[in-house]
Amino acid sequence: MSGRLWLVVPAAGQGRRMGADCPKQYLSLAGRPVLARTLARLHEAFPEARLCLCLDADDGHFDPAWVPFADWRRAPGGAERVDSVVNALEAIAPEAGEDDLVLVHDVARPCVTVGDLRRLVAAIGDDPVGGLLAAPVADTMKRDDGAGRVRATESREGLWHAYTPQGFRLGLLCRALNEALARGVAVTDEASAVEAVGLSPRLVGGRRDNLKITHPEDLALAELVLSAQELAAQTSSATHPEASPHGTQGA
Ligand SMILES: Nc1ccn([C@@H]2O[C@H](COP(=O)(O)OP(=O)(O)OP(=O)(O)O)[C@@H](O)[C@H]2O)c(=O)n1
Ligand SMILES: C[C@](O)(CO)[C@H](O)COP(=O)(O)O
Repeated sequence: MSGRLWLVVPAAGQGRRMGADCPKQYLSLAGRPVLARTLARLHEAFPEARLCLCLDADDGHFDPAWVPFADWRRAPGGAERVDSVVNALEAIAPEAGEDDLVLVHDVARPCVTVGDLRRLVAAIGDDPVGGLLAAPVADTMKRDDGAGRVRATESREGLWHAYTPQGFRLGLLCRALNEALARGVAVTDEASAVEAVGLSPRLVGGRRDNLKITHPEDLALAELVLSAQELAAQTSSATHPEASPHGTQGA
């Protein structure tokens, strides 16, 4: 992989769907804030990466002690997630090169594994477009009629859940975001902006436990996921002593 690796972590959301008394990235997850856990996973995978953390200008919860990276900076959050990401890219642009790889990862996804993170970079590191962690849809998909009833069953053939990180070269990502936003494209993730300029990001199969903490029940689910991942890592290191606790494939 040519160029440097940058991590952009949008963490300026308010967590409205969570309905907690603080933004969800500051809720306790197995004894540590969600934000601290997410940054710890990213640091375990990429300790030398440079981090840009998008934080709400009025964020009264953030503690720099939760950032394990030596080289990090913050950028102001924007009205929407995409605006926070644009602010982060503007913040790193003076120090970064057009060819540097930028991984954008939701702070609300603390269960992403080191194995998936490293496989994503291995898969897209030399890809001319870039790509994202994703998983094929396994449930039947229904479209509603607007009144709480089924209007149609949609084919799930070729449908994927888009996760994060999503990784693209800085120059391409900046151009795609600027063009997509100028055209009024609904940019819900970085890949949608890249698609809007006619390119096809690579889908990199990832673990389905890379959940985004969004609704109240997701916090307990994330705790269970982390426990299961820890148990699997301990079992793996017991049977394969050379395996590191979290660096093993898929864990
Ligand atoms: N203006 C925003 C909105 C969201 N995010 C971040 O983007 C990620 C995904 O967004 P989402 O899950 O929607 O988080 P919230 O916007 O906080 O949730 P809600 O929509 O329920 O308020 C989160 O890590 C969130 O912190 C951000 O940095 N800036
Ligand atoms: C970026 C993302 O996590 C990919 O699935 C998702 O689009 C974020 O959506 P949200 O409504 O901003 O949480």
